Amino acid sequence: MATDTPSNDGLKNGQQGAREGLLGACSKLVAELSHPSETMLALLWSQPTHLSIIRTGVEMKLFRAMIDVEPAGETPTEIASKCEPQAEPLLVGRMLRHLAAMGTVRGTGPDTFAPTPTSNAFAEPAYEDSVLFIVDDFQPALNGMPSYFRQNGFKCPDSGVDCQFQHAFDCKGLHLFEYFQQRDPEMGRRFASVMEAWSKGRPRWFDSEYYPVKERLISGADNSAPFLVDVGGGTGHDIEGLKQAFGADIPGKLVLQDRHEIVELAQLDSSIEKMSHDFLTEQPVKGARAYYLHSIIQDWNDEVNSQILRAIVPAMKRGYSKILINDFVVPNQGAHWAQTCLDWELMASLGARHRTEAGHANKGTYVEYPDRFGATYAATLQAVYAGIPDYTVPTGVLRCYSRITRQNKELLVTIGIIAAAHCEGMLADLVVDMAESGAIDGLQTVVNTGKSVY
Ligand SMILES: C[S@@+](CC[C@H](N)C(=O)[O-])C[C@H]1O[C@@H](n2cnc3c(N)ncnc32)[C@H](O)[C@@H]1O
Repeated sequence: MATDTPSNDGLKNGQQGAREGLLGACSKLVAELSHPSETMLALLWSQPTHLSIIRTGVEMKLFRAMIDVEPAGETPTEIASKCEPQAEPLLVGRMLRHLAAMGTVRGTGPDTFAPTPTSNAFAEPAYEDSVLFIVDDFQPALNGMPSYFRQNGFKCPDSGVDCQFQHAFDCKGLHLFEYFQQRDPEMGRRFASVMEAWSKGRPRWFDSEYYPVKERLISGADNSAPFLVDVGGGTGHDIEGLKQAFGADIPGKLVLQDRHEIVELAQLDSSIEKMSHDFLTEQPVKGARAYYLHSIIQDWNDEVNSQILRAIVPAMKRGYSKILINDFVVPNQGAHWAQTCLDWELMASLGARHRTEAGHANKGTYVEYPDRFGATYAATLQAVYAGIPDYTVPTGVLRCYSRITRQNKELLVTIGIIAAAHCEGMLADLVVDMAESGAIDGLQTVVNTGKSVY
């Protein structure tokens, strides 16, 4: 039976997206079945207490203490004796009972508990750091929302130096990334860990269904040129993953760039070059096959993003180098919670936002004042002014008599189609589809050389 509902078969066969589809269906089912008061209690009681226990558990190494517990489970007394510092068994028992109720550990019998893949993950440094960052360093910015908005007239911040983070930490004028360096390097280190933990369990950018690295980058690459520069690549989980996935097939040098204090923390395969670089200044690695920016454009407003991208342009080799931007584009309807909550977090920490499909269209905004073409606005230059792709499609020939040359003439008739910024591929596909489906009367796919086009 053909159906759009995610099925178990896809999950068994490892079909991409099947697991996520089933998870989404389960969440909808829970939302549908829950009484509003149950939803409220989950939101206000079970989840905050769950997080509070996880935060405390990280502090006393509870999850590390559980790693070697056999599937049959151990008592709170046994587990408490392995915590650091050792904890009261009564306390550990109360924590484990709520963790079991929330599915983070497993209750295996009366007062016995065993670990799960989730509790084992919370014993890993990247997860521990993530919990510490979110609860200790980020939660204050969320808590300060009401007073921030009261002071700022319920408008979205559009600056990374005057948003909820600065409001909560009383540091107006100091960007989050500067704050890490100048006031709290440990917070910066934890943030880099969050980025690493976030990449786990998600499709990686170099998976063939995500981005065809072989076809688009390796094929045609020059062995003597740098292959890929991970611009603002954090501590390098993306570039390290690329190296592991393609090994010796990578034809040139790999370079990880970030702020000095972040690059210093990266522990990478020795073949990957680490380089401190401020991406607001000219890109020093020239002629690379690709300049990769993951979760960078989302962090800044359009003005700074223009500066980041312009700084790469002089390094690019015409017809060879590519800029790869890996960011969410939030659908205008039915966005996933992972996108919508991150959008809120981007606002709170960086005064930034996730671009929606509509936002990417840059409707009615010109990236630059069009003085290069004179002050007069010309409709035919719309695409150039707005920095958006356009395509001119021949649709037919108009035969007429010229009273000036006194000859019969054939004039080519065309239509111009423009699309939203960054939609070059979509526009090219659209034109091909239109040609193949006969959507536009007279659209020709083959033109002649010589005096007449058809
Ligand atoms: C959201 S993180 C993304 C990290 C990594 N690309 C990833 O996806 O995990 C943004 C990164 O930009 C870096 N960054 C911020 N300002 C920078 C600057 N001026 N020059 C270079 N890197 C910068 C931060 O240190 C941080 O690692």
